[in-house]
Amino acid sequence: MIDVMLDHVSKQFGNVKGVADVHIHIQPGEFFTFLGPSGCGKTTTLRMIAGFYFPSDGRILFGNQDVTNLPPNKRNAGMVFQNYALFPHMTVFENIAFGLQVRKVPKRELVERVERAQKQVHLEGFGSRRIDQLSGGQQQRVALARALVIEPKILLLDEPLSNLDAKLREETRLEIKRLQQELGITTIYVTHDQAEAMSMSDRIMVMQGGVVQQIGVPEEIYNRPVNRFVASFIGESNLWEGTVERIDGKEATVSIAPGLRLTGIIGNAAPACRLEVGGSVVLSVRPEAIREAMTEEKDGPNIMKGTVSISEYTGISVNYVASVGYTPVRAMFVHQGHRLRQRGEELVLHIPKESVYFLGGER
Ligand SMILES: Nc1ncnc2c1ncn2[C@@H]1O[C@H](COP(=O)(O)OP(=O)(O)OP(=O)(O)O)[C@@H](O)[C@H]1O
Repeated sequence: MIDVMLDHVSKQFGNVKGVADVHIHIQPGEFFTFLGPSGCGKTTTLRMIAGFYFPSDGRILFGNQDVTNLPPNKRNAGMVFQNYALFPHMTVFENIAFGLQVRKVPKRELVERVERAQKQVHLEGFGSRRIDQLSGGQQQRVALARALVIEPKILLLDEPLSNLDAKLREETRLEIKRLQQELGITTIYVTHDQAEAMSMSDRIMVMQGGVVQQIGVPEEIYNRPVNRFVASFIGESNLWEGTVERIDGKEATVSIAPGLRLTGIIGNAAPACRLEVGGSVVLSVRPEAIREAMTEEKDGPNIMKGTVSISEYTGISVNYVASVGYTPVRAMFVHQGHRLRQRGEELVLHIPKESVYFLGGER
């Protein structure tokens, strides 16, 4: 197991900024994910780790070894590409064996290693099949076996599930996680799918516009987003702009609209958020944190009367958009026994103080 260090790495493509000043230390055996929308710089960062791009600035280290200027075949990193990049006219066995042949591994050892890799990805008995005779999911597993057969120190995966349908994607997600844990291999995973990132990763790096926004464990990224971008990109969030009206001991009250104010705990503020009376701030509240008010608590702080404008029953939950004055509030209830409201009906909501999160007003 080996650690990977990106030491203030940047990549410039002519005038275009690919990524700027990425500084991360990925731990041995860690499952680390680069997450962000299209064009945010995640593939560029991965390609620099693989050796397909060289950084314009900064260093890349695998353990103590500086690999910044090494070509891909000298880095001992296995890579799975989004489109798998398999050789369609060759068999499964030949595809998996390719990296070993290049490395001139003796025949007997080669056969043993290819068979072991086939077993790891549950493709025993598929050795003589041609790639174009396989399903998308099976091709994905060949690509994974081909990366693993060289016994890499690091596994790099670039959106490996994006060509699979929803059900297969979920199965393969579990499969990759199982393999990674079994082999204990340091893994770097690129995706734009936040659910995938949340469920698989030890830590996530969220990127936008070539710049790292936040690095943290999934719970941290979800519950303590550092800015508006992270709060809206990961899961759903109500984001309201307001003005700090009062600061009272451990609590701050923010006015969002005439007659609509919310109180939250000051400790629930992003590091860059300065709370001062009269200052502007963005509040983030997750829909699932909002409750229906009890009949006896129809009035009081953080309790608001809304009128349902959208009501969706999904089987698992009931999702609402309710208008509180002119402010739309998204709420999600998963508990049994909730009486479904239709459009136009009244719904009294309670936003617990603990679930109000303060983000900097400037973002
Ligand atoms: N070879 C290149 N030449 C010029 N610009 C590039 C090149 N590769 C990437 N870029 C630019 O660098 C930025 C980051 O691109 P990158 O491919 O890393 O994004 P991404 O987050 O992986 O997006 P996607 O999910 O669409 O692959 C983009 O603005 C992109 O246009």
